[in-house]
Amino acid sequence: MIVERVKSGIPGFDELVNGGIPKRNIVLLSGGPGTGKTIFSQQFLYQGLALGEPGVLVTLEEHPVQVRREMASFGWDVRKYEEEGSFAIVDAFTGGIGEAAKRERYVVRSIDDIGEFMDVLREALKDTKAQRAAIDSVSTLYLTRPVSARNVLMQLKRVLSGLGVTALMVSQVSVTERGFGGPGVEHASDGIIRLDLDEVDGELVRSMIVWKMRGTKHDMRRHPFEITDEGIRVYSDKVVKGSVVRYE
Ligand SMILES: Nc1ncnc2c1ncn2[C@@H]1O[C@H](COP(=O)(O)OP(=O)(O)OP(=O)(O)O)[C@@H](O)[C@H]1O
Repeated sequence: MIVERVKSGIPGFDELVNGGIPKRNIVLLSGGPGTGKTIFSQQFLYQGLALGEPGVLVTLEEHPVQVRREMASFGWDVRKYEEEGSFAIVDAFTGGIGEAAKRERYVVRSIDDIGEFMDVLREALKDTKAQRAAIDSVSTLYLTRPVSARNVLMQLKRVLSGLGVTALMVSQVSVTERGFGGPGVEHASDGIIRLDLDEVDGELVRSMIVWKMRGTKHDMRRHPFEITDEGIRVYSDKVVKGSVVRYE
């Protein structure tokens, strides 16, 4: 059977997943602070827009105004797509408080009300006819109630993959944590991409590994990547072994 795939458009990444993320997969994008999760998910959405695939970004940790500014700093100006209706930001950050929040079209007033969250998300996905989505971060949704993590992820999965959307769930882990965000979400997700930042000889080195990806074979090695003014570039032809980057 031919696997329908979504091309991330992130240079070097699609090679790691045999050409793209299988359609409708809900993928955990996991990593410690500053590892590049937000930039990866924004780039994934913007590349989709450039390919004519609408998208929705749910922001729980940053103001929507800040998100647009940050994306524009990489040359990913989403305003045009918002105006034509193929891109939407769901504001789950401001709680509807403040002047800028009043101008947002999709606002979640309380993230403790998961029913409201799903309703606003569903509306944005339907309005844009989204094919891609990113939730940044899904951890924020269950921070105060870790026991409901799996339930929240399963509800998200039903809404997103029910509408044919391929999605990245940003999952925050602490610097020393080996896992990806807890057993509930790790097993419920269709894929796990782990981003890392390690100090090697006094220098921070970025690397990523695809830990799991349902529906496809995938690369099993750790690869270095860079963040530049153009976003993320993955070096699929280089591997990190121990703490050393090797050229193949
Ligand atoms: N233009 C740029 N060039 C190079 N590196 C950059 C650039 N802009 C941001 N960065 C790097 O990206 C990092 C932030 O990445 P990002 O916000 O995606 O991290 P994150 O994994 O989402 O972190 P957190 O979980 O703390 O929000 C910065 O700490 C910086 O190292």
